[in-house]
Amino acid sequence: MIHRSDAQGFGVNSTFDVIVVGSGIGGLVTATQLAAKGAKVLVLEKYIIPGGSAGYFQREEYRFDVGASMIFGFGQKGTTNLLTRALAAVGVSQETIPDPVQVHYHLPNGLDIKVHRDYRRFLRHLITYFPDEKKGVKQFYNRCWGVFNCLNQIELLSLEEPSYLMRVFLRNPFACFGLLRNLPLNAGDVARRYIKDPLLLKFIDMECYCWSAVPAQMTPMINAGMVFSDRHYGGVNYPKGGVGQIAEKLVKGLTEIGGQIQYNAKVKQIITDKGQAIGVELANGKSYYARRIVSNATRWDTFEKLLPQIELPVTEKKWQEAYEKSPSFLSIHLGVKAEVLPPGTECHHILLLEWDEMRVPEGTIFVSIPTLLDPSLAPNGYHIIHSFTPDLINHWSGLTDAEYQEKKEAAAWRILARLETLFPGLEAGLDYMEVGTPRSHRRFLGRVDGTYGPIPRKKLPGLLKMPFNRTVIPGLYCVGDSTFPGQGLNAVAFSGFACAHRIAADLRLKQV
Ligand SMILES: NC(=O)c1ccc[n+]([C@@H]2O[C@H](COP(=O)([O-])OP(=O)(O)OC[C@H]3O[C@@H](n4cnc5c(N)ncnc54)[C@H](O)[C@@H]3O)[C@@H](O)[C@H]2O)c1
Ligand SMILES: CC(C)=CCC/C(C)=C/C=C/C(C)=C/C=C/C(C)=C/C=C/C=C(C)/C=C/C=C(C)/C=C/C=C(\C)CCC=C(C)C
Repeated sequence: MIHRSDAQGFGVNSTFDVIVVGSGIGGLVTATQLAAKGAKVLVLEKYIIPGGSAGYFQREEYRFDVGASMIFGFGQKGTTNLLTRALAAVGVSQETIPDPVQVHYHLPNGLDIKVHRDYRRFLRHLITYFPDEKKGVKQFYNRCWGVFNCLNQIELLSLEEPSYLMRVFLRNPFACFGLLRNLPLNAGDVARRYIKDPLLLKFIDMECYCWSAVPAQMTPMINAGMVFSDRHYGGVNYPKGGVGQIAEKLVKGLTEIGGQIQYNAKVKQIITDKGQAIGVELANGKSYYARRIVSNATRWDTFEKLLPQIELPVTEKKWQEAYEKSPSFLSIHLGVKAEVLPPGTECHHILLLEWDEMRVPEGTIFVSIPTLLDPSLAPNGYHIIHSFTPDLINHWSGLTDAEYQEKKEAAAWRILARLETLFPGLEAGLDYMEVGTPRSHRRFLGRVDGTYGPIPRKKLPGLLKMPFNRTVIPGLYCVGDSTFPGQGLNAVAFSGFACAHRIAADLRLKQV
């Protein structure tokens, strides 16, 4: 059943306007935005619940977030509060709990720094470590505010849609110039204009690395501007009931306005006809057709696995020359007695012993303790600790089951020993432990090698090389962290808004 003949050339007689492969936040924002614009949408998710990296899992009385619990995008003002906006677009909302400190760093050279929600308090605290760099610190972080203020006053939609670009430029020419100026820049180069102290520059590397997976000189300035300012503006806010609530609420909103979602629906192949994407075939043999197909799988999975009939397009080869897969993570999810956490413990921590180990497996240790904000995720008297560290799939390949289990156990105890320095008595207070490896991330999230997402192979001009949502295959779009502007829930939500906007224009939907 193949039909092609609408204004744009694709399947008018298809059952759906749009099929979205994957229900990560990128996929769900695309789906809800399109459904809100009147499109007939089907989301196909291979797992049993929505959310992808922003999903959850329940063990005994603990509800664990799959990924980190540091959520941006829930502010109440401006235009960059994209999670709040995405939910509101389909008539739902999410209660959140403000996090007073974005992250507590425990770094080499005795740097024990808290990033307070209050901007001035954070700067004062940082400057006590670097009094000679007072001016440079202010100049750098104020420069980040410059980027954020430009973004936070414009409508955030598809940069592939000329009439939007024209509109936004006419309404906010200064903001557009500000963004254009920063698009090719990296945070580390900007920091070096204002800051000379090598230790402070290492700190800024860690400020970037802990969310971008690369040091500052490889982190786009636009993204740094977003993260380093929004944490003090909209703030970091934890969704009550767990991170999984965001996806659950988006699905509720989607289905209430007529969109559909199927779980256990693994897409095996994107069906093409004369080079155009026209539908999908599931692993169970069923096929569905639509006028447009959106892939929320990574670009590597989309082009190398879901399109076996098509040779890797030149544009994708070029993208792969510019970007590589970031490592995956080794995650340990713990249930611990409450007394293990000293009074005043913050929700998020970064631990590092040696600067040159920042990027190596078991170098940087990330910690989230969401029950400090929402105690309902654990039984009374207990907390959840989720700790993770970068790791590579090939460290976990070619093992027998017994070797795999043994290696997991050994790695978990090494991380516990590191955590014990922060939380003395942790091992004695353990109630539950579950260990996930890069293999778990690959299996449950359907992400090649369990990767956290694309990172530049070498220094690139900021965000300029990151692709938008359209692909060279007519009818096929990508959304999520392998599209502009990259990793992060608020970032993939932007990608979803942009993708839906571009498709709505292509399908000539009324409410573009
Ligand atoms: N700030 C935080 O603490 C935090 C927490 C969690 C996640 N995140 C961010 O979320 C981002 C990921 O979001 P995303 O939208 O790009 O994607 P995602 O990887 O989260 O979701 C992709 C979804 O597609 C599904 N899928 C993959 N292949 C499929 C197939 N063939 N058929 C059907 N379904 C398939 C997966 O099961 C998954 O649900 C990451 O960049 C991460 O930074 C951030
Ligand atoms: C008119 C003309 C011509 C032109 C103009 C231009 C323009 C308009 C431009 C525009 C642009 C734009 C719109 C852009 C946008 C952007 C965005 C939205 C961005 C965003 C971003 C975000 C981000 C990056 C975020 C991120 C976050 C993250 C990643 C997080 C993570 C976290 C974690 C991992 C955690 C960890 C830690 C611990 C645990 C401790």
